[in-house]
Amino acid sequence: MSVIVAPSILAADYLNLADQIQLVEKAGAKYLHIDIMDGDFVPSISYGPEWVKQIKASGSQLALDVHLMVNHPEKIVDVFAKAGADIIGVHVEATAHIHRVLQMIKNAGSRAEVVINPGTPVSSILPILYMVDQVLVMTVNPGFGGQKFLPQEITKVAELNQYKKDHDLHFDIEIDGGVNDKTVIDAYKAGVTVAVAGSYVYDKLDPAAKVQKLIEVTDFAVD
Ligand SMILES: O=C(CO)[C@H](O)[C@H](O)COP(=O)(O)O
Repeated sequence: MSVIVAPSILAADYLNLADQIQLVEKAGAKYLHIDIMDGDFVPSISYGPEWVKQIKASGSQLALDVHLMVNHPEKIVDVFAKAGADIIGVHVEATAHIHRVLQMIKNAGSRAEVVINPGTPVSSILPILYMVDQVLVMTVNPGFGGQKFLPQEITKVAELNQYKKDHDLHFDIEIDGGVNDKTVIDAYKAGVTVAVAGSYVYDKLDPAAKVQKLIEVTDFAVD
């Protein structure tokens, strides 16, 4: 068993995106993480649904893991589902209607993910955990790649993992931010099943080797 690797294209070379995606897919990644930033919920602005549509049409078999860092996600989840997002993540901090928006994602045929920022406790999402396919625990404050992993967030992973066991739930637990071959190990031991990695994978040296390394270190991570 090993972690599912989700390279984040935020750190990729956009002028060679097709190659960059193929490289990580061949190396064993199963998801491709696509960060949508609105310049409001987070300071940065990234890309929109057309990117998801074109990546989907490129023939890649990677599950498109779309992380909406936007306010009022209920206004746009249908557009991203139509564009081909397999998983859609919405921040609990970004909407007053988290139950409704998760339901909208499921109705549109995508997998529903709830995301929590470092300042948000697990208790804030307990009422909707029964309906999610994945929980994303941010291990940095969202908005920028290349930040330092916050190890305190691992306790949230352990808390979610225990909740899954106690309530016979089967959602995946994902982390995002500052993930590398060192930081992923304790998180994996605590119950992480999916690891997003941007700058660690796409540092321009060898993305395929980085994906393989994340798989390898978690495969050997035993208590
Ligand atoms: O959500 C994000 C930042 O808000 C990203 O997924 C980001 O790409 C993670 O980058 P890195 O692995 O370099 O920390």
